Amino acid sequence: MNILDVKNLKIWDGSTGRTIVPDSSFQLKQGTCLAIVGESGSGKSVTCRSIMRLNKGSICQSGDILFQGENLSLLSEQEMRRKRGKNLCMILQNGMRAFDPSCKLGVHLKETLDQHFSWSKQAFTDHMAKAMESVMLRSPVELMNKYPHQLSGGMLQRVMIALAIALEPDIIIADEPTTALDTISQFEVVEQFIRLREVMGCSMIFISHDLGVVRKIADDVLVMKDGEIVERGTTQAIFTEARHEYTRYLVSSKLALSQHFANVMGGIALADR
Ligand SMILES: Nc1ncnc2c1ncn2[C@@H]1O[C@H](COP(=O)(O)OP(=O)(O)OP(=O)(O)O)[C@@H](O)[C@H]1O
Repeated sequence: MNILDVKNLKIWDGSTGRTIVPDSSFQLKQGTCLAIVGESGSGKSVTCRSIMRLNKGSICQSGDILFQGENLSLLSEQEMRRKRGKNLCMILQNGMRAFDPSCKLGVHLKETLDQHFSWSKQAFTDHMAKAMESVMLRSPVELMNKYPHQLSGGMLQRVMIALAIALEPDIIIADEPTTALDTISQFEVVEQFIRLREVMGCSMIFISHDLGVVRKIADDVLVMKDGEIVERGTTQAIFTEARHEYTRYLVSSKLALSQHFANVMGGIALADR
C-alpha cells in the first residue's frame, strides 16, 4: 500500500517562469524508505519541500500529493500546518539552522510538541528525554537547557531525530541529513536513522548525495537529473542493473571512490559502505 502518492507534480519559479520540475510522479510504500539521489540542483529538495508545501518565495507547484489518500494540495495552510510534524516530519541538512539560536533547545522542542500533544511539562521532559537517550544523547535534561550553538552539528542532528521519534510521524523526510557533518558523525547519524526505521517502522524519504548511505538505508531509489526522474527501482536493481547512463555513471563513480579509498587504506574494502 502507498502511504504517499505524488502525481504530476510540477514546480516552477513564478518570478521568472522557469520550470524546475516539469512533471514528476512517484510513490512511497508504507513502511519503506525511498531515496532520492541526483546531482546538485536536480530538484531533490524542491520536490521534498513541495510534499510539505514548504517551498519559499516565488516557487509555485501544481499536481496532486496524496497522503493516505487525502490530497494535501487541497488543504488550507492551517490544515497543512497540522499535518506537518505529526504526520509528515522533515529533518533538514543543517541542525544549526533548524533551531532558533536565541532560545534554549528545550523551549524550542516543547513549542513544537505542544502543537500536537497536550503533555504536561513533566510528560514532555519524560518523552523527550527518552527519545534523546534512544539516539545516544547523554544527559538529555542538561542538553535541553543549552542553546543550539553549544552543541555540535552531529548532536543537533540527533536532537532532530529524537524530536521525530517523540512526534512519531507517519512519514519522515530527511533532506541530506548528514551532509554538514564530519565522517564519524555522519556514520553515527546514519546508524540512528536505520534504528529509527527499525524501532518506529515509519516510512521515509531520504535525500542523499552518498550512494553508500543510500545502499544501507533505502528500499527503493529515484534518480533525478535536471528536474526529471530518469530512473527508479529497488536499491538492489539500481546498484546492479541500472539502465540509464546517468545512474550507471553515479554508481561507477561511487565504486571508483570506494576502491580508491580501499587502496589508500591498504586494502581495507569498504564495499558495503
Ligand atoms: N527558493 C528558490 N527560488 C528560486 N529557485 C530555486 C529556489 N529553491 C531552489 N531553486 C532552484 O531549483 C533548482 C533545484 O534546486 P534543489 O535545491 O531542489 O536541488 P537539489 O537537487 O536539492 O540540489 P542540492 O543537492 O545541491 O541540494 C535549482 O536550479 C535551484 O536554483
